[in-house]
Amino acid sequence: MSSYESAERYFNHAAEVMGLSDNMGKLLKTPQREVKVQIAIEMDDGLIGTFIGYRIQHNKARGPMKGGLRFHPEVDGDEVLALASLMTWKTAVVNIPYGGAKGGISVDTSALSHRELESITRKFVDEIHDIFGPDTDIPAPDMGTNSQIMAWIMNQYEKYHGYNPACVTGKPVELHGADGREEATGRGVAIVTKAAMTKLKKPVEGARVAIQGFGNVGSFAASILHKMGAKIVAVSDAFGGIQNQDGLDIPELLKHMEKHKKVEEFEGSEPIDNAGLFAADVDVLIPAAIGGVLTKENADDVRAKLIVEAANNPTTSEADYILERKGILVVPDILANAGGVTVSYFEWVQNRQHFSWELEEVRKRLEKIMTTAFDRVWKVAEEKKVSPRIAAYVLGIGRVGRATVLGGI
Ligand SMILES: NC(=O)C1=CN([C@@H]2O[C@H](COP(=O)(O)OP(=O)(O)OC[C@H]3O[C@@H](n4cnc5c(N)ncnc54)[C@H](OP(=O)(O)O)[C@@H]3O)[C@@H](O)[C@H]2O)C=CC1
Ligand SMILES: O=C(O)CCC(=O)C(=O)O
Repeated sequence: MSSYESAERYFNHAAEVMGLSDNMGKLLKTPQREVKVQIAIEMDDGLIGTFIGYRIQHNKARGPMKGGLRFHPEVDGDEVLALASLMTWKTAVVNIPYGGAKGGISVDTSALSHRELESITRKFVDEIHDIFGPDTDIPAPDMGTNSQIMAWIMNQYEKYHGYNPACVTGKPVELHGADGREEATGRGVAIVTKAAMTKLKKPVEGARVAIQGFGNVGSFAASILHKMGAKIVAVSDAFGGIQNQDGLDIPELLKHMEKHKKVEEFEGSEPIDNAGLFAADVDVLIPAAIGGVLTKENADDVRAKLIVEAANNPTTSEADYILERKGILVVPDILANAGGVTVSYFEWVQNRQHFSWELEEVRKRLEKIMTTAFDRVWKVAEEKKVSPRIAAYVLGIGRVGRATVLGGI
């Protein structure tokens, strides 16, 4: 099943629950614009490297389109379309004034030098600068991209349109990035994990947690949950995984990561593969890496009582059905990982006002938005007798649909 097919199935299920007309369903599913560009650069060895870049603008009914850029070898049009559509529903679920978009480049960044990465990024901006900007479509980091890449984007954009930090978010704090954006997605994941544990009548203190992915989102989620008193018993990255049944020492693991760039061989841990991590005897499972990892083949093995989708689209719709039948609570991506885009919104607001907020202000506002969205999704789930995922879609589609009707096409 393709990434988009899975996302579309959730949409269709929610549309049925809401009694959405076919015409409105078709309008809301159809992307505004899909752009695919050639990115050719001179590689360090003097040869030409040719890559493909994408930006898909899904929906603008509620405001400028918003969504990250993914640099990963598996990026393709189908995946970017699925991720762009998720952004439309995500910004609506947390009720921030944006539509949805996503982009990326099909590239293995680990095979690039710093100069090649910068060249690819700048060339991508050369190709798409006229379709993004502070009032139209605002990119941000996602898998394989970071604040340095956002700084290059801002600088290259300036060459065409003049200085405007609000054209991209997730920038370094020294270049008008928001304090708290880097940790925001992981912090949001921790906030909703706590809220969901409360619904399960269990404290987060002492909860056993396994996390797939230890990049930006996975590492901050681990660190913040660890500070909340949870026991992180297993984590993994693309090289492999580690476990310690008594709980991994997360501050020490972060130091180990700085030095070795992978979790493997962390002192006091034993190896675990992804299959073992998904089947681990834990309270909470947090996929925080790539999409499509929970499938009909492994969903039955899951022993966690709660899954918090830090990654985008980690669960195929077939697996989702199995997890629901097993009584496992799933906090869906479009709610669980919305902390990142929420603080991106704060960054954009600060850039437009030329005024920065204190970190505590950012954290306080993020907590309010995440818990409000969680409660709202929970309420819809109870009222409509559907899973939190379908409830989140009902909420998001409802808000985008109403904006479309009010604003006109
Ligand atoms: N950054 C953000 O603000 C947001 C991100 N997300 C989503 O969160 C997820 C992670 O993004 P982010 O943390 O930014 O990305 P990063 O690139 O910072 O980290 C990705 C992590 O996933 C690991 N990984 C990749 N493939 C596998 C695999 N097969 N098995 C185990 N681990 C793997 C990587 O390992 P290695 O380092 O070894 O390659 C790395 O630890 C994505 O789905 C993204 O869309 C959602 C909302 C916002
Ligand atoms: O911060 C943003 O604007 C978007 C983050 C993103 O790509 C996501 O939420 O999946």
